[in-house]
Amino acid sequence: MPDAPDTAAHYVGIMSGTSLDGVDAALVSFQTEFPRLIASHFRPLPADLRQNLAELSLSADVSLQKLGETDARLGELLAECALQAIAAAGMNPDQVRAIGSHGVTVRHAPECDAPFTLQLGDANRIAHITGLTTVADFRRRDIAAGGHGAPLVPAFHRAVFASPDENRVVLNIGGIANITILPKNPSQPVTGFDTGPGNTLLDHWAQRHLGQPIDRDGAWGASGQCHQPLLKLLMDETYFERSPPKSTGKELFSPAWLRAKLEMLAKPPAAADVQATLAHLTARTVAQAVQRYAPDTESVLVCGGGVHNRHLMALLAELLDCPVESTGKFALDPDWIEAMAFAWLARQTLLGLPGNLPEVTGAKHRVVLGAVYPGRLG
Ligand SMILES: Nc1ncnc2c1ncn2[C@@H]1O[C@H](COP(=O)(O)OP(=O)(O)OP(=O)(O)O)[C@@H](O)[C@H]1O
Ligand SMILES: CC(=O)N[C@H]1[C@@H]2OC[C@@H](O2)[C@@H](O)[C@@H]1O[C@H](C)C(=O)O
Repeated sequence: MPDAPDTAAHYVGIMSGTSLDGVDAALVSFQTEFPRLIASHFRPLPADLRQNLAELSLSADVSLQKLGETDARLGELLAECALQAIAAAGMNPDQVRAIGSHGVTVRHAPECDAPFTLQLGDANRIAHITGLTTVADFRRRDIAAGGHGAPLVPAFHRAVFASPDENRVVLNIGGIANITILPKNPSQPVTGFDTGPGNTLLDHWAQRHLGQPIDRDGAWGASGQCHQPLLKLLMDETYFERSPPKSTGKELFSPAWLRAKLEMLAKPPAAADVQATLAHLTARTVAQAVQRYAPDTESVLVCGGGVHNRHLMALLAELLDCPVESTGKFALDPDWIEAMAFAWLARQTLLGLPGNLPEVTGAKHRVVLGAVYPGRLG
């Protein structure tokens, strides 16, 4: 008879990122030193919820009623996704220690007068519906400690990808792209930051011109030509020149930002050429960040949905003079790394261990992240 699952070792991580494509829920085992993905569940966001989240993320004029209702509805959806991931593993909730839920970022303002970041997805509901202790609101403790509250996944990248044999960079291409720099010399700090847009502008342009949420495999972008004057205008953004620690979001790299750049051109490029140029923008800004801050990199491991964009991956391989490969190489599916990271972060919290890396976020010191919502008693 197989051993019963070790309840203390199983966590669910839930991520719903800036792309607003859907919810990723991963059931992760920490029974061995290397975390293992046991089962997963992906649920596309229902169109009306997605629309509300998009509006809340981009609009300056936000309805509190809409904010509250969206938080509640999203919390219910996140709870269902956690239960589905547990069922997909053939397990019961009482065999799971806890849930780590990131929520959806609707505002990220780590550098205003009173810095803040806001993720929706009511964790009270997740804890109530699943009966499981839920850790959420991971970013604000790091901000309270003087950091950006992002990126947080580098600590997990360090735990699973750092190697004494190779200087590695882990590149996550989500809506926004971020890198984690993992030196082979353990006395050197692990650093990392958001490089700028990942897929967000590519998705926006595909939706607008193809009526499709993504440019599948990057085929449309690959059919266009990079428009050099537009690329120059897009690269002319102070964020790319700033030194880390730094983090960004759709507040800056928005459709309005792209529109303003396009309006600076005397003649608009063909839509496919804009798509090609946006892919070059993502690839160039990533390559520039690696060359500036990790010139000794021997290998780039890619995760996040952008790994499926073949055009983007080909551009990265051209610009970086080392192998550029999916994290799948290490049996860690690139589509589930972020959700696994929030399972890992929840575990850190419940073990009373820090989750942030001050060298990454700029916090004054390491802190235990998150708020804990107790599960069912008894
Ligand atoms: N087959 C594909 N071809 C091209 N792009 C793809 C493909 N599959 C996924 N993507 C891209 O990946 C995106 C989803 O990636 P992911 O789930 O990593 O983003 P996220 O978690 O929302 O972002 P973030 O890391 O910024 O929070 C899609 O919006 C799309 O742009
Ligand atoms: C504020 C916020 O939600 N930031 C996200 C976003 O998506 C990618 C990048 O920008 C990263 O900084 C972060 O997500 C990952 C999970 C992180 O914190 O590492």
